[in-house]
Amino acid sequence: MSTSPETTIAGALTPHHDRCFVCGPCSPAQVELDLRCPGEEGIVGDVVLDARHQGVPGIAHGGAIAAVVDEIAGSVLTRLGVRFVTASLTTTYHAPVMTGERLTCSAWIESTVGRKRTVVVELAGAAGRVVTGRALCVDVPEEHFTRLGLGSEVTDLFGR
Ligand SMILES: CCCCCCCCCCCCCC(=O)SCCNC(=O)CCNC(=O)[C@H](O)C(C)(C)COP(=O)(O)OP(=O)(O)OC[C@H]1O[C@@H](n2cnc3c(N)ncnc32)[C@H](O)[C@@H]1OP(=O)(O)O
Repeated sequence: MSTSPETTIAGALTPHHDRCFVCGPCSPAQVELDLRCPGEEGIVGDVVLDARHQGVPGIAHGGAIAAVVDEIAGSVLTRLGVRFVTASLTTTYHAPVMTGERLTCSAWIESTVGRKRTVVVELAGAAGRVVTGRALCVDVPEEHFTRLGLGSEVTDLFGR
């Protein structure tokens, strides 16, 4: 399999599986996400939230934005083959995100301490930064999922 960034993104980052409610094509709320890997670490891309994701009419729901932040942060780690879960997520809303507005995103690992990685996600519109998110992600063993009765449908997602 080719390891070029475009192939990596198309094959693994968006979507990571068909039924993911944020990125999956089977999701009625699928968010338009186009993520690219510019280098060894971190990702950049475009995001559009639409009328399915609004809270106040015309403005994207903060919870939907937080889900997108979680998705992008997770994509940074799954791309590197890190098996993790999100332990904590903070989202700072600097300005409203309008539905239909095309945002650019960039995300990178800010710090790694033991099993904990903090991933920063920035979203910007034409007028500048609109959201900064921080996901605290904790590395977990395969048993984290297998003890829940989950198998390769989950464990195979990491490192693809
Ligand atoms: C699921 C992913 C799918 C991926 C597919 C592709 C995805 C792409 C995108 C989708 C993305 C979707 C992603 C999703 O939606 S993941 C789904 C949502 N998240 C979860 O289900 C996680 C639920 N929580 C847990 O399972 C446990 O609590 C974990 C595993 C997190 C820790 O329990 P564990 O017993 O294993 O470890 P520990 O308690 O010794 O903690 C270890 C260290 O971490 C620190 N700590 C812990 N919690 C917090 C906290 N809240 N704030 C600050 N710190 C915290 C803690 O102090 C300690 O630090 P230190 O003492 O070592 O310094």
